[in-house]
Amino acid sequence: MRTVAVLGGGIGGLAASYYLCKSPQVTKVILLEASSRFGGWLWSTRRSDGAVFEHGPRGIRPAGAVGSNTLNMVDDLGLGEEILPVSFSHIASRNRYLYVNGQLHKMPSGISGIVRTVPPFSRPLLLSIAAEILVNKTKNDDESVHSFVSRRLGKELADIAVDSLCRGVFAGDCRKLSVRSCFPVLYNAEQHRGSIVLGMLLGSGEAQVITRGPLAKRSKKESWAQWSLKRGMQSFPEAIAEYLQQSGRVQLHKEAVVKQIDPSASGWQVHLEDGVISADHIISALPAKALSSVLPRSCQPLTQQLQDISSVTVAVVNLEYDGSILPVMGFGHLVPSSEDRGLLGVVYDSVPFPQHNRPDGQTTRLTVMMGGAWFQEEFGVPEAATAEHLLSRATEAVRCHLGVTAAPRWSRVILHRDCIPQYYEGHFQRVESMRGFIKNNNLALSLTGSCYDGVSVNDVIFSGRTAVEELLGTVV
Ligand SMILES: Cc1cc2nc3c(=O)[nH]c(=O)nc-3n(C[C@H](O)[C@H](O)[C@H](O)COP(=O)(O)OP(=O)(O)OC[C@H]3O[C@@H](n4cnc5c(N)ncnc54)[C@H](O)[C@@H]3O)c2cc1C
Ligand SMILES: C=Cc1c2[nH]c(c1C)Cc1[nH]c(c(CCC(=O)O)c1C)Cc1[nH]c(c(C)c1CCC(=O)O)Cc1[nH]c(c(C)c1C=C)C2
Repeated sequence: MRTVAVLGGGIGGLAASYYLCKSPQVTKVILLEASSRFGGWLWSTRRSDGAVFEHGPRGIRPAGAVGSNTLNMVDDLGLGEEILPVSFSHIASRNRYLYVNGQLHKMPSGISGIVRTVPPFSRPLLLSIAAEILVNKTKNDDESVHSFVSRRLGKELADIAVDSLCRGVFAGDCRKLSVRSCFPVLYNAEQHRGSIVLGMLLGSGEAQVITRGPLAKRSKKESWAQWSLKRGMQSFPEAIAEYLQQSGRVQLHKEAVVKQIDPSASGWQVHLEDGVISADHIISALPAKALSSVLPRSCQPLTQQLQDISSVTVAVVNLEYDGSILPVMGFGHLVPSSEDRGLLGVVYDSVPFPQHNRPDGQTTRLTVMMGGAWFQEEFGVPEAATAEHLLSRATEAVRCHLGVTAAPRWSRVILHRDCIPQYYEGHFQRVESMRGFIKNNNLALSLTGSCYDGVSVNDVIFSGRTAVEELLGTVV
């Protein structure tokens, strides 16, 4: 393999370039990013007074093989000293809230949360859990998350808890999202053990094995629930870009919009605004719709299927208040769609990461997330949504949900257009079929990024690694 072009410089494209760069089989890597910054949704504002605000992900989970894989990379990049861990015993890990019937309710946790009736639920969770073991397994090869949980654990849990969870991870509608693709652990538990509960107790399906490096071992020993970085999440893509630059084997191009890709005798011609690049292989880490718009006509079935993967728009409003204004301490609260369709949830950023507050004086940082699958019906077309309107919806929610009447001392409103892909029912078949088309037509093309194999930062990095390993036929 001589030259590999990686399209898209979000965390997916950076991760794929990082793994390519580790292999002696690859002579040259060309990373092409349309915007003026690498990192995609990993985006932080670092204010001159030292405060840090996240516009995208704010915490990464160290759990599982994908979590260890990311920490191994963080270690290798020399970012270990920058880590801000949050342990499972921290109040931000123990307390998460739901805003239901105009009130905040702590999500049930621990034994007492399971055996007692905990509002907003009308009966002890233990009853649903015990009955779940006896529910028959479905013969369907996929179903919506709502249908799966209603069937196995009851409609109330699906309507409140799972509805909120899907808004807090996918900004999506659990009545449309696929259980098989969004929560493979739940799907596999039913398939292999006949029950979620038994799957959790006995394990289900073969787990990927990743050797834990020193940082991943530390995360286990210190029982981390999530982590961030001292100068914000954006330090992560910045460190990868720096590593790639230093390697001398990767050409990094910002403001390089891929316009068209055409097959050539030896691979591909990649057309940019101001020139053409030749590559033996392309790893696409572009959003699915962006890739569909640059593919040649000969790839029509693939183009169509890529277009069918939709994404939702989320308005992210960062707020900073004077003083310690929260009535409760925790990670944040989620709002089920039955309560308020447009308002997804509020993260209490100062609780897990007080290190990101401005160093002088007591302040509270919050992030309000709005829209998602309900963006259009609540706010109209994204072009028409004004920052003033979004800010006022966000501060109104903070007033109503948290009793904070003061105006924020600082705010920033950002509209993330099409930022989270939605894995609707049948997503797994679509992805299989797209990869089948690529294989059957001998296309020198790999698909990676958040549109296919998971939306979390860990999943996207792991997908970049898998794409490289499959291309090279070796473990990297
Ligand atoms: C608000 C929000 C909160 C989140 N919170 C979390 C969290 O707490 N934990 C977690 O694990 N995950 C979280 N995520 C998910 C995670 O951040 C994303 O799934 C992940 O960053 C996606 O990475 P990517 O590289 O696949 O895509 P992107 O970041 O979208 O990267 C794609 C890149 O391609 C570029 N591009 C597009 N078109 C072209 C073109 N024609 N030519 C060249 N380049 C092009 C874009 O500019 C972009 O940089 C969150 C996401 C959002 C939006
Ligand atoms: C309210 C909207 C959103 C909030 N975060 C996200 C959205 C759309 C995006 C997001 N959050 C998480 C992930 C990664 C999932 C993973 O597998 O690691 C993504 C893409 C993490 C997460 N956040 C919440 C939960 C339950 C999870 C799943 C993993 C975990 O248990 O830690 C809860 C939550 N998210 C938001 C709020 C306000 C909130 C409240 C409790 C914001």
